[in-house]
Amino acid sequence: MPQQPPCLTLRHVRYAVGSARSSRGLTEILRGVDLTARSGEVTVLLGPNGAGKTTTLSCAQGLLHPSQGTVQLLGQDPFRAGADLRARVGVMLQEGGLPQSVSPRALLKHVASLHRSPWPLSDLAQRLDMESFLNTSIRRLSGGQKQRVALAASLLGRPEVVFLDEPTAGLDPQSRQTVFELIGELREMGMGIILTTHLLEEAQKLADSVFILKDGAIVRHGTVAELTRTAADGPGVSADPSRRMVFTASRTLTRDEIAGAPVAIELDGGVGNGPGAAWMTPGLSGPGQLRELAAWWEQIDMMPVEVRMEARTLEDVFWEVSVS
Ligand SMILES: Nc1ncnc2c1ncn2[C@@H]1O[C@H](COP(=O)(O)OP(=O)(O)OP(=O)(O)O)[C@@H](O)[C@H]1O
Repeated sequence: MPQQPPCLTLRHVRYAVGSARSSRGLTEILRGVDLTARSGEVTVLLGPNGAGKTTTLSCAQGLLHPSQGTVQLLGQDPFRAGADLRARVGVMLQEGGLPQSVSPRALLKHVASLHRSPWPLSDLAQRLDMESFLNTSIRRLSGGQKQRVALAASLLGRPEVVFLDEPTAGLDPQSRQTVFELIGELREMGMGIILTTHLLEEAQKLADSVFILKDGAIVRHGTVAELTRTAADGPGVSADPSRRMVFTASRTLTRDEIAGAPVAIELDGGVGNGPGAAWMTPGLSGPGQLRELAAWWEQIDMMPVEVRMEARTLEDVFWEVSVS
């Protein structure tokens, strides 16, 4: 499939606050961010708290001017561009940014009036399951309802690019699914979608491309498949890092038994060594190792309660990056 054209590029973007002359000096928040997002794709920006995600998005949207580097949003410098570019870009405000005393209907009608060919409000309201609270004042809505109003407002103008900051934060599983489906449709329509989230499972499901930010720099990027594969560089990972096996022990394993395992095993998750503890192999070099593990269970006379194969997830990669 031919690659979609970029809708956003950041090249070596640095952003610093303070002054070299002040006693506190300059604080570099972004230290050379490179990022490309494409039309018709979902680009996910991940990173621990304070990594610089909001600052990156603010530079991308033209709210902040980078100290160094360049930003191109739909081919223009968003910091200098005028109203014509703004009309082609949607930004989802956090719920605090919504006017509290008006109803979603009044707000969305107003937003629609600012655009030449807005998305019909009734259609968007139906897709986001908002009809029951369209006339209630925003102040009275639940967090999840406000979240959907903010999402609708960002999409009403049928933008070519939309920035979604934690679009499913605070949503129940059903509403989250509705938002996932809508994001899928937006992608099909050719919109460029740039989103931040702390929900790694969500990122894994939605992302065409992932950028992981840490301390103001992109430390990993690629498709989910590429990221989970290239995580082979990580610590404690053997020949096939994309696969691991998890087994639930029926009893406590002794120190000698653990040391005698044919493949290195580690406790998986919060449960300590004991009956019902999940153990995992950080990596497997091939199916022969499964046979060796089965022989070891026979030797130590322990029948696992459950055995399963797991693919590496984005969450694994994220944790590796966060602790390195
Ligand atoms: N104007 C500013 N002056 C000083 N420090 C700032 C300023 N803006 C941001 N920072 C700092 O820069 C770092 C990155 O902030 P940013 O809000 O971009 O992170 P984030 O990845 O969005 O975090 P979170 O996930 O918590 O929202 C933080 O340590 C923040 O305190």
